[in-house]
Amino acid sequence: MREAAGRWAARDVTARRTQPAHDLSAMDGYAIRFEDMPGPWTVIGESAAGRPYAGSVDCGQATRIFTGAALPDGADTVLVQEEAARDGATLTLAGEGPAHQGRNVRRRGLDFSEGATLVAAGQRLTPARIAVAATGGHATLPVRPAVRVAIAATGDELVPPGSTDPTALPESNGVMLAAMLADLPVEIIDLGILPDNLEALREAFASVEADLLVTTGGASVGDHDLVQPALKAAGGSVDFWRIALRPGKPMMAGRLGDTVALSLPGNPVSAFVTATLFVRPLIAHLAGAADPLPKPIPAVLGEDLPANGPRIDYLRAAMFDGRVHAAAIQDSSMLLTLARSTCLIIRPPHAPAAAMGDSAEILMLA
Ligand SMILES: Nc1nc2c(c(=O)[nH]1)N[C@H]1C(S)=C(S)[C@@H](COP(=O)(O)OP(=O)(O)OC[C@H]3O[C@@H](n4cnc5c(N)ncnc54)[C@H](O)[C@@H]3O)O[C@H]1N2
Ligand code: MOO
Repeated sequence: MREAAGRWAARDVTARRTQPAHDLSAMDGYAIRFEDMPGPWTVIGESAAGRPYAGSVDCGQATRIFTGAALPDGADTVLVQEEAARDGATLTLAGEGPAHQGRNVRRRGLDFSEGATLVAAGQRLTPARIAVAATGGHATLPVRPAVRVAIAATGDELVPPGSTDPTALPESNGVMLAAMLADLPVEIIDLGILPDNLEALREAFASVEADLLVTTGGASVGDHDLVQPALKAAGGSVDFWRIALRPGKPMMAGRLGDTVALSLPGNPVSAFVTATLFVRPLIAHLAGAADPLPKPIPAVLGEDLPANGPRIDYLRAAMFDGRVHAAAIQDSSMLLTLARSTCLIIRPPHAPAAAMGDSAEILMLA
């Protein structure tokens, strides 16, 4: 169960027991019969959590009881100790007492009954769902295997992080993607930096053993954009290339044997947005999610926005003072702008100009 966090239930998880299994006290006090109100009572024993009272409570009798303890047979109500006075075995009311029968009692089955669906197939195994499954009598949870994701950066200009060489560019998409998938059930296969060379790319792709191959860079139309030709040369095929999305237009999806190939643009912000919209949902789908897509939520615009063109646009923005504020420059190379953003404002294709105070859909960023 400790390895189930963040995965998705592969089957329905049903309760193997009823919770609570008995009527339990919700408070520290005395178990009584409500019809005996307003007392007095004779205290005949004690019921503690894990150590129930063996006998039963008759007319005029009470037991000491503690939170989580089973209500003795015959008792139906708990008088809290703050409203009780005790003198030896004699108990008297020292306050208003319980207002109704069953007060301060958690009835058997209050939370759930045996056979109830605790987690439905395809639901995320959140902390609370893991806990409810444990309470329901489970020690393991059904999940799919981790998704094997091979990640490759492409580009002759790239060097591993750490370099300040003015003739090179630190490779950042690999660490960004790994961080974006850190909360998902993945096994990452790091293919590092691949050169802008058809044969080198073909060879690297042909030997990939993964459920998903994610590349960045080399996705567009330049002479050195070789990911698509290399995928085909390796025996793969293209499902779609270029989409009406900004940033992220040159994204490609294809197949290589049993591996799904997603070729993301090299611009870091384009890679981020396409990973948000395609890579993460696809991994969630492969991991068994019933509902893998990101969930836009409404927000109030902090500034006017111009009309949008034909591509759906995801504007880097920050949420403060209860409103969303788009960054002034929306260039898909600008990582510091992305790093300062807390959400993306979604501008549908051909959206008309929007005014400050209008509502817009956003995606919150983790
Ligand atoms: N004539 C056209 N040119 C371009 C078009 C187009 O439609 N016609 N599309 C533009 C769009 S939109 C994008 S986005 C870019 C992305 O194209 P590529 O996927 O081929 O990306 P690259 O050229 O390889 O790289 C773009 C940019 O990003 C830097 N980069 C690449 N990989 C990394 C990495 N792993 N870490 C950090 N930075 C990276 C790279 O150095 C470039 O500066 O194409 C437009 N061009
Ligand atoms: O769509 Mo590109 O992704 O403009 O940056």
